[in-house]
Amino acid sequence: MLPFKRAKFLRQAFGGLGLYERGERKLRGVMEMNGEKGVDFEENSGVQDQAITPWTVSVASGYSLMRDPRHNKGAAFTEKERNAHYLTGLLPPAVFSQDLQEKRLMKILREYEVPLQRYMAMMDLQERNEKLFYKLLIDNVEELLPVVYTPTVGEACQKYGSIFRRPQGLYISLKEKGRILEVLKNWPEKSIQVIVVTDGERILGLGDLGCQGMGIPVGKLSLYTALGGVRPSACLPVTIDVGTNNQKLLDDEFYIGLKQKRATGQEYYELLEEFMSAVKQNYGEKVLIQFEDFANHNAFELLAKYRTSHLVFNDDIQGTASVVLAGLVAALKLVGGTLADHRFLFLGAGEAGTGIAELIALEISKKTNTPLEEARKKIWLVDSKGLIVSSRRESLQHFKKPWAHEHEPVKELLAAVKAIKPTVLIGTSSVGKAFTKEVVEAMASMNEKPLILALSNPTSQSECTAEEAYTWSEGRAIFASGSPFDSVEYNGKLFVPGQANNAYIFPGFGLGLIMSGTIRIHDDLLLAASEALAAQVTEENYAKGLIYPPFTNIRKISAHIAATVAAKAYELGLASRLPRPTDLVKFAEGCMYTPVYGSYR
Ligand SMILES: NC(=O)C1=CN([C@@H]2O[C@H](COP(=O)(O)OP(=O)(O)OC[C@H]3O[C@@H](n4cnc5c(N)ncnc54)[C@H](OP(=O)(O)O)[C@@H]3O)[C@@H](O)[C@H]2O)C=CC1
Ligand SMILES: CC(=O)C(=O)O
Ligand SMILES: [Mg+2]
Repeated sequence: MLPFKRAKFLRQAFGGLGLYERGERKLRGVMEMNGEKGVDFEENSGVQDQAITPWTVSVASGYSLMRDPRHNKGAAFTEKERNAHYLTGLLPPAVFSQDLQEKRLMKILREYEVPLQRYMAMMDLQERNEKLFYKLLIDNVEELLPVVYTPTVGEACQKYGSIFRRPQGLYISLKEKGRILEVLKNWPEKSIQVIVVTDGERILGLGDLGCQGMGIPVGKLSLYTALGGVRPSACLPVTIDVGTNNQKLLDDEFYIGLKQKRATGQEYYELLEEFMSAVKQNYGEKVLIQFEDFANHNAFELLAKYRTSHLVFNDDIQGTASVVLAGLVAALKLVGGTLADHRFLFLGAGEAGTGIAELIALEISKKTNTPLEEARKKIWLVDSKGLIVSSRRESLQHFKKPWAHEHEPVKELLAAVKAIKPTVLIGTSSVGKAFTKEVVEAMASMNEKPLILALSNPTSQSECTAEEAYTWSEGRAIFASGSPFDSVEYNGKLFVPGQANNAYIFPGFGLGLIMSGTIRIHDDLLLAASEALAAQVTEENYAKGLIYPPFTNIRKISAHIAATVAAKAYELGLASRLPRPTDLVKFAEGCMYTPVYGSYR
């Protein structure tokens, strides 16, 4: 790398432009500097929050340029670029367009029969040629989402120690206590806008995977970029390693994390506190911290503790709630009535279950002008000990207490379905196959169109499959699941299941927060995101029984979610980026990163 200063040029190019203007103008392309040749180290687009510091800009050429994933174009370097940047001879003679590179890679990916091989090929690509990775992901989102995200990312985390190649993300372990700020400074990017952090204790529905949970922040952040248009260099995946209670991992010689039981209590909270303070100190007030896949005994407490001091968001509690509420609101078109006319039963009363329940209750309460406590009475939850009822109140975890309604104890889900007579059944239990034939049949016997959401991930943990839901309900169920299922043919009719996954929400939600400079998250922002997502379901989608729009349109959907969330943030006085752009959808679209190669002169 040859560092050199470009202060004069950059001042000419950017001088005097406010941040807001810069977002709208969408800077991209090549920079030519007084006859010097150099690669544009400014990523093309994405929301930028901080001023560019010209004297840190450096230029790579030749071999190191090809080894730099952010700027490598591989076979797409033109003859001129190869000559100008000392690449001649380092590449085979053929010059490929980005489209041809994409075609070639998709062909190779499709030849792999094992999903994990596709995952590894995608991770290799991300490490080799970032723009091509995002182009593949954006152009083939329905096909590749299950590869870089659920279900395959679950298997990848389980086997992370064995498939581990180049490390991704930042690892902060108990060993770094007292010097987390120093560790953050080791990360090469300085202008971070989103951090997804896990401690690996509840990875999807697969339990404690310790340090190997890193696959989740990495995967979620690739969706922030591909689906929400947040530039890759602004994304920081973090895994906090406080040990693991997974004996299999502790006994595994290839385990990549600390080989000790999980730290708890004060030791745990002190490390998290140091991390949260260091993040704020290093990246400022407006960096978005997304908690992901923490176990519920920490998740609720961390959210409550930091929601007033940091821009924090728990995806499993809040993002999931927002996506499910959107699906329910959309489903009303198919099943009729208002939300308040329905009765909801959950299997699973943890982060996802109680998070969704609370947002549904809030929406009902707002729409019907009834107290929240009244609205909650329409919602029932079953945990591993049975229906949550008032006689269990004393022994319940705090997040379950609001759901302890008057009812006699009920042990089993089937009995609960028969007793509560729900119109909507939601699975957030991580227990695969928990929606048995009897349960689905009971739902179908009570409802013309039973609404069944099997949200647990990955596919192995789904409460039922799409095929089971449609067959056992004789084709009457409206079904969506956390991990994707193929379409099902039943009685000569094709049923297309939807995917109820927080991936619909967090990328657009995050973009909305970043582009408006929102400083704190309010529940109304989650409701706004739900509303925006529900509004994106078209008549054509409804005709297929879908309650979510297809992921193919996700960037457009994310721009709408971002705009609606930002509008609400401005309305609530939570947005700090002024003046407010007039057309927020256009502004959101203009802020989005696109993986187009720049031309290097
Ligand atoms: N589709 C999506 O977008 C999302 C899906 N999820 C999925 O939801 C699942 C749950 O996540 P989360 O809520 O965070 O996990 P939690 O651990 O917080 O909650 C799990 C809940 O399931 C209950 N449960 C466990 N076993 C049984 C059983 N045999 N019968 C009845 N209830 C049982 C637990 O009961 P108890 O409290 O008694 O232990 C607990 O209430 C995961 O699989 C996750 O992947 C999560 C977030 C988003
Ligand atoms: C989707 C997700 O966040 C989960 O399953 O945990
Ligand atoms: Mg999660």
